[in-house]
Amino acid sequence: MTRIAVIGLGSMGFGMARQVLGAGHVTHGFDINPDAESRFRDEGGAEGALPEIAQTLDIVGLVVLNAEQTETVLFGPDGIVGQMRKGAVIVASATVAPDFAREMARRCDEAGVLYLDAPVSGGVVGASSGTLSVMAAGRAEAFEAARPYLDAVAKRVFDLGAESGAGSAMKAVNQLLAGVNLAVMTEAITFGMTQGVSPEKFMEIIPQCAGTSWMLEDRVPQIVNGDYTAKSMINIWPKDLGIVMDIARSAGFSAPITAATLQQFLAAAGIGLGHEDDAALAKLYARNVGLTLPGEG
Ligand SMILES: NC(=O)C1=CN([C@@H]2O[C@H](COP(=O)(O)OP(=O)(O)OC[C@H]3O[C@@H](n4cnc5c(N)ncnc54)[C@H](O)[C@@H]3O)[C@@H](O)[C@H]2O)C=CC1
Ligand SMILES: O=C(O)C(=O)[C@@H](O)CO
Repeated sequence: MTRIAVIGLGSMGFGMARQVLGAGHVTHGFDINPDAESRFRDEGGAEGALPEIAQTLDIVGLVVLNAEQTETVLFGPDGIVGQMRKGAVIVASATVAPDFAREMARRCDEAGVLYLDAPVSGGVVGASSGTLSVMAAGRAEAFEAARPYLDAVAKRVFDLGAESGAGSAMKAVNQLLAGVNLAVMTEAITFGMTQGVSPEKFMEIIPQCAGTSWMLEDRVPQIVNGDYTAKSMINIWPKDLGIVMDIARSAGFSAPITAATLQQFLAAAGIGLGHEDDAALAKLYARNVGLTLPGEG
């Protein structure tokens, strides 16, 4: 039986951990938020504190928010890498810069622990149904060791080669598209309101037309229902589009549409929307022109 820990039981990690548990593996769930940990144990998650069980683990799935949290979990004062057995694998799924992924892989390698650079796409719906797309890169042994976990969380695993960083580069390409599509959806839905097109009509008609996108269809219901409980926070986007802009700059690549999108997310975070669902970007547009969105006022 494979012994797996999922670290980071937030919007994505909780659903992924449930899928791993549902696939029949001994599954531990860890988070700095004790409520998330006890919720997972209530669902059948295995008992045991991390330092005591680290040596028993075959796979650690890492679904924290960013590079800083990833590094803390792996190499911080209680870093897990130093406690794992040789040949066990880290599957690192936070969206991070390619250089950072390469560096984590190198340090894991030095410690004799395998590392898979494995960012994910498919949103909370994909995480909670085991249908994520994983953009993975790492040594063949890392893919092989990670297989039971990948089978549980993903519908598709794309093998981007032996060198970590290639998965994160692919994810940056996806985030450019996802961020721009999301922002332009909020621009279009609020523009429509100024022309007498209700959010309900937008949701009914645009998904059947050429202007649709996965992000549009996934996020429009939040606006129509006026429910901005975070499944993917506004605050994720300055991070992700910041990664895109940083690596574009170092490639001498001009990305004007991404740059404008990043400014919109920064402005939304600046007016206090950072912890709301990213569909709340519509509120920025609405406030600028005095529109009332569903569920407001
Ligand atoms: N939310 C989404 O739709 C998607 C998110 N992503 C990416 O996946 C990653 C996770 O995203 P979310 O789940 O939305 O973020 P989140 O903020 O909801 O979850 C992160 C979790 O990690 C926990 N955490 C932080 N530091 C920790 C530590 N030292 N030890 C244990 N737990 C710790 C937090 O308490 C939190 O529960 C991010 O990199 C994000 O960019 C990728 C695809 C979709
Ligand atoms: O699923 C993805 O890909 C995403 O990054 C979004 O859902 C935003 O976090």
